[in-house]
Amino acid sequence: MEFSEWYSEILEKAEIYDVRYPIKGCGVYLPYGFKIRRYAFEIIRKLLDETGHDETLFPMLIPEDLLAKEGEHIKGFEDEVYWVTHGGKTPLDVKLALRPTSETPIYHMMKLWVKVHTDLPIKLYQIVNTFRYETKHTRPLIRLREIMTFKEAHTAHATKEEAEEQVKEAIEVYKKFFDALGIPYLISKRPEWDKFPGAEYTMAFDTIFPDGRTMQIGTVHNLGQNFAKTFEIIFETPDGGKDYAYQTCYGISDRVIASIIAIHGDEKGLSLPPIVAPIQVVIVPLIFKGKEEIVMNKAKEIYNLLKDKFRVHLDDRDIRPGRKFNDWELKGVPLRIEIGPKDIENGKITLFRRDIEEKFQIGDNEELIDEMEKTLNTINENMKNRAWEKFDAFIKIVEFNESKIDEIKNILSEERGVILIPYVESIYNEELEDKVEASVLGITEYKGDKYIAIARTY
Ligand SMILES: Nc1ncnc2c1ncn2[C@@H]1O[C@H](COS(=O)(=O)NC(=O)[C@@H](N)CS)[C@@H](O)[C@H]1O
Repeated sequence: MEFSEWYSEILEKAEIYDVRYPIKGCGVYLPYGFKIRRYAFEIIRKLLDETGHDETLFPMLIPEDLLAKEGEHIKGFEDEVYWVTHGGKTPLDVKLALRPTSETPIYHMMKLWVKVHTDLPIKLYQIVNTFRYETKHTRPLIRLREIMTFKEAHTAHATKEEAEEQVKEAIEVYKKFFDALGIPYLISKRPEWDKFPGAEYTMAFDTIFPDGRTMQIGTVHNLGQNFAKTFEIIFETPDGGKDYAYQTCYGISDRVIASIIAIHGDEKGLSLPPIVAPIQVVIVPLIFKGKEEIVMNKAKEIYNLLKDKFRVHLDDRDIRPGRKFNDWELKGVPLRIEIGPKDIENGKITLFRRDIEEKFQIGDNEELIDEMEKTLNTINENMKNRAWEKFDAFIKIVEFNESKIDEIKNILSEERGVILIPYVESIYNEELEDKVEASVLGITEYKGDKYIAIARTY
């Protein structure tokens, strides 16, 4: 099946997200999908909290004059902003924007908070909904008009060097985050012509979807003093002078959820890394005539043994085990425990690993908890390694010269994936995109060398 059809179908069949909301580019997280989102974003919260960030909340509405303050910034967003013009029947004297991102409201407040260098650094983040009137093809969780899970971090520092260090820290946080989710990535410095509006430069994380197209799943921007000068975030330096703050910001969105689904899924449906699986272990009792009692008792015993350590579900529906197996494989439950009378006699239980689709037996005794812990960690690791193998297979290094252009175009239109061209200053320009009929992701390090990365993107 073609990937985008698979993707749309799985969102519905695995009850993750409902696209039938009556506004284009807006959708509804169903409970199962919402849990995946919650476990995934708990990981990024922890990583940000551990690196000195504080979670906050800013208003969604931005007065027009505030949004328009930073010239580059508003130029980049003016075609995407939703406006609120009335309060009830009363026309508003100042139009209000629904935040497309929150540099302007946050930096307006930072001006009030920052006086001396000891007020810095400030490291804030919020996980909110933002709004962008996307004119390109909207897609559930991938290109939304209401971005429902927009984690935006914003920092202010007393020196340029500290802001540079912060960019590096943000990149490390994202690497840990995507590694925890088993999502492979290429990190590149976006070209001047494709950086975040108002930034000095943009570092981006791109993954590769099963159809070979790349997806920008996270970005880190060094804003220099551009916004600080516009918003007058000025502080007294240690020697009694004055300077503008040095800032960064970095964001991820619902695309993280889309990537978990797309990258780990297979023809049977979802396959979830245990770390974000709403149900990590499902217990399926194999009921045989006359043995119902002992099987259900054992199933309940195993459930009670595991329920405080894992997210476990006992499927006691009165339907055939095969139906249950299909249901839970579709929903990506990483581990299934089958309990039947024969196993009980031998003091065994049968486990089924969703990631490698293999069954194996272990003892149904006190080591069970350790065994489960080990198996779930093995599954997380295996899913990450397998995703990286697929990712690396999509990457091709091609020496660039005019005669190679057709070869590059063919690769990008057939297999797609990412083409890496050994970096040469003279070819690194916007015309390159027209030549190869694809996007320049930017400059990247791959296995120790410097390349220009090119790909068909979402
Ligand atoms: N329409 C959209 N739907 C879903 N995700 C999006 C959309 N637009 C951007 N994103 C995701 O949001 C991330 C951050 O957006 S951004 O424009 O690059 N950066 C910012 O807005 C900065 N303020 C950092 S928070 C992007 O890397 C991309 O992964």
